[in-house]
Parts: sequence; C-alpha cells; structure tokens
Amino acid sequence: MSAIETAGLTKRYDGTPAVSDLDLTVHTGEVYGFLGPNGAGKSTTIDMLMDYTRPSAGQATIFGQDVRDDASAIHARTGILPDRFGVYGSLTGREHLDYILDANDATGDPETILGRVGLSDAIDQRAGGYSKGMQQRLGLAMAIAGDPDLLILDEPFSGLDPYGVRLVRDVVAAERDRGATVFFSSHVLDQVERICDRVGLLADGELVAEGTPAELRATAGVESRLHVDTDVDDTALTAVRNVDGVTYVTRTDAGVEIACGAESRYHALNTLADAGAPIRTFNVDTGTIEDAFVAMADAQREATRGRDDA
Ligand SMILES: Nc1ncnc2c1ncn2[C@@H]1O[C@H](COP(=O)(O)OP(=O)(O)OP(=O)(O)O)[C@@H](O)[C@H]1O
Repeated sequence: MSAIETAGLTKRYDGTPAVSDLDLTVHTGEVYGFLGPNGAGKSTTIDMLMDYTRPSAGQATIFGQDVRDDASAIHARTGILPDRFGVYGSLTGREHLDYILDANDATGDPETILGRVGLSDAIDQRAGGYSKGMQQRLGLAMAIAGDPDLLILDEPFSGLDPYGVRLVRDVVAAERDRGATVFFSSHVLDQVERICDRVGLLADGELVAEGTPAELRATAGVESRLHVDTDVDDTALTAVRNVDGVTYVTRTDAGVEIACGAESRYHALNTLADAGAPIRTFNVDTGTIEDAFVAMADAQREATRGRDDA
C-alpha cells in the first residue's frame, strides 16, 4: 500500500489554482522530496493532506485512509513539522516534548529525542529564547516523537546553519532506516539530492516531473561534464567531437572538457586514447538537481504563460 496517494487533487483560491490536478504516489518507506519554487503549491498540498484545508476537487489517501474522513486516525500515525512552526515561548523544550507525547498518547524519552536534534543543552530552557534554527529543530523533535509511521515536514531545512542541516539530514536518514516514510518539501536542493529516494517537482501547482534525482537530471537534459587531464592535438579534438552524444568539447589548462551523457562517457575517453591523447586522470562533474529544477520550472512557467496568453 502507498503511504500517500493523491488523484486529481486541486485547490483553487477565488478561482485561481494553487494546486492543479495533482496525481502523486509516495511509496511506504521512501524519502520523497517535494520540490518547487516559492508559491508552487507545496504548503497547500501538505495542508490538504493534513486536512487543514479542503480540496476544491480530487482526493487523497494516507495509508489507504481518506484524508478528510479519517483525519484523526491519520494524524495519530503522522509526525508533522508545519510551515511557520511556532513554539510556546514560555514552555521549555522538555515541556514541548511532554506535551506532544501526552497529546498523541505516545511513549518516548524527551531527553533522547531532543538529543537527536542537538538540543540536549537547552532542554530546560524556555523555547521563547531559542534561536530560529533551534526552534525549527524543536519542531522536528516534536514531529519524530512517538515514532510515527509517516513524517510530513514542510521546509525542514529553513533557517538552519550547516550544523542544523546535517542534524536534520541524519534524523531523516535514521527515520527511514527505522521504517518510516518521509515526505518533505524543500527548495534546498543540495539536501534533497543527498537524502531523497525520489523527488517530485511542482511548478505553478502542477507536478512537472517525478523520479530519482538522477532520472530528473536526465529528463531535464542536464549533461555531465567530463574533465580529462591529457594533451590533445586537433586530430584528437575533432575525433571526440564526432562521438555520438558529445555536444560540446573545449580545451582547458589541464587538457579537455567534454559535455556528454553518461552513456557516451567511455566512448569519448576511448576515442581520445585511440587518437593518441594520454589519459592521465579524469573526473566527472554531473549536472546538479538544481540545474534540472531551474530548467523544468522555467519550462513550466513558459507553458503556463502560453496557456494564459491563448
Ligand atoms: N489562503 C490562501 N488564500 C489565497 N491564496 C493562497 C492561500 N494560500 C496559498 N495561496 C496561494 O497559493 C499559491 C501556492 O502557495 P503555497 O504556499 O502552497 O506555495 P509553496 O510552494 O508552499 O511556496 P513557499 O515555498 O513560498 O512556501 C500561491 O500563489 C499562494 O499565494
């Protein structure tokens, strides 16, 4: 059974679509990154999944249960870090954990849970005095309290320094290893690439691509660059330019840079060697998911503009 399934999920505000006809499947046990630029509709989707707002059309299920009809049963299995998470300023970190464990009728040790998000030293301080990053980490601690089956995290990396980012990443990995499903929204692409099994890219309320980070790079036509430490003459340069799948070749200080897909890489290297270029070392610079993200979001904006103009 899927952890999350949506069919035609749509939300319109005053007739303007915030989320359009969203068909999404998140498999049980995976880490799914829900990406999109500002205003793409990520929080609106999460709000519909959590029944904080009602869809204009379509439906969604979590672990097979309808998000509207079975909201409380779903909430009992789900840890949520909401958008704009706010602390109770007068309560300590420990008291936040006591509260959430009690509210969810769950068991857990506040000290252990807060230790996982790096808040051991601040456990008995009032959360109103926490920095923004500490408050965010407290929100994450509340989400994981009680070992929920599903974590829904809205922008878990926002406001975090590199130390906080690392902690969140480690927590997400540990939760997945425990068997939880993790669904999180983000535009911190570097993190997404590192921890997601699959990624969905939302732009203007529409899911424009879905797949593993590698698949997304390929779909967007993001090429890898092959940097070869060698000596090339014009013959070798011409030979490698003629290799199928090679789109661009240029000389560099160390030798040559070649743009091509993964499937052409070894053919390009062999061609250089056959043309007498000594291959001393080489490295591959794969296009980032950020490149894919920007390319697809731009394409979607163009498509939306085209529809609006028509
Ligand atoms: N309550 C509301 N009333 C009217 N419009 C809304 C409301 N909530 C969201 N929207 C609009 O819906 C669209 C999607 O917003 P949403 O907050 O879901 O995007 P997001 O992807 O989460 O963005 P961000 O990354 O900036 O948080 C935006 O155009 C936003 O202005």
